[in-house]
Amino acid sequence: MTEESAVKVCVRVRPLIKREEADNAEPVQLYWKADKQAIHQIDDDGNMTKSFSFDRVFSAEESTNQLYNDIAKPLVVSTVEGYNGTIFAYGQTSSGKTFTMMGSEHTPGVIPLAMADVFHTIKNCPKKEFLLRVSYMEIYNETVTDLLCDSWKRKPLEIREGNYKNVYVADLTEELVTSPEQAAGLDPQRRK
Ligand SMILES: Nc1ncnc2c1ncn2[C@@H]1O[C@H](COP(=O)(O)OP(=O)(O)OP(=O)(O)O)[C@@H](O)[C@H]1O
Repeated sequence: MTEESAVKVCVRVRPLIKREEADNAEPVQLYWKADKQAIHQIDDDGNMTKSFSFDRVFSAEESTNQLYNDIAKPLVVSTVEGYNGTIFAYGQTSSGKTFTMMGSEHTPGVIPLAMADVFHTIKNCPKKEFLLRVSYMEIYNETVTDLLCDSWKRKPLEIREGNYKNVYVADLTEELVTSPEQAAGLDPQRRK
């Protein structure tokens, strides 16, 4: 029996954005090709020279909703059952982290979709009691900053280890939330 890994690594390919299309008026020669589980390096003659495998590769045509349903929703559902879970986006500047995680009003990202699902799941479990707290922090140049704190009060926060080997950010604001709208209202981008 094969055991599923606790960590999944997925890649999302994004389309060229306007700025890049303008930079490349000539047709672009692609040196890579993707399928659902790998990105292949291609040489000048079109031969595959190297392949990099992932749990899933999302093409530029696949929506944030598809991505959410495939990889994030199962994790969100299991957190409501009491398991710990983390979803994070990693990539160079302009690669699409904010687009994927926060999204926009018309194409919500993984975070608002997850919030909606958490509240929906809670509504369907009337016999259990839940307590939801939201924090937003930024890690930039190895400094942790509390994004729910007024900017004039912000100071670098410390990462500490608790008595039970749990790691936490000391003094990070945690806001209690009771509705998806209230949680969405805490989004630091909206509060700017
Ligand atoms: N899958 C996608 N489909 C269409 N447009 C996208 C996609 N992903 C990103 N974009 C667009 O690409 C641009 C850069 O994306 P985004 O701001 O999310 O990058 P980022 O990784 O958060 O960058 P930074 O680290 O600089 O904040 C934005 O204009 C965004 O709308």
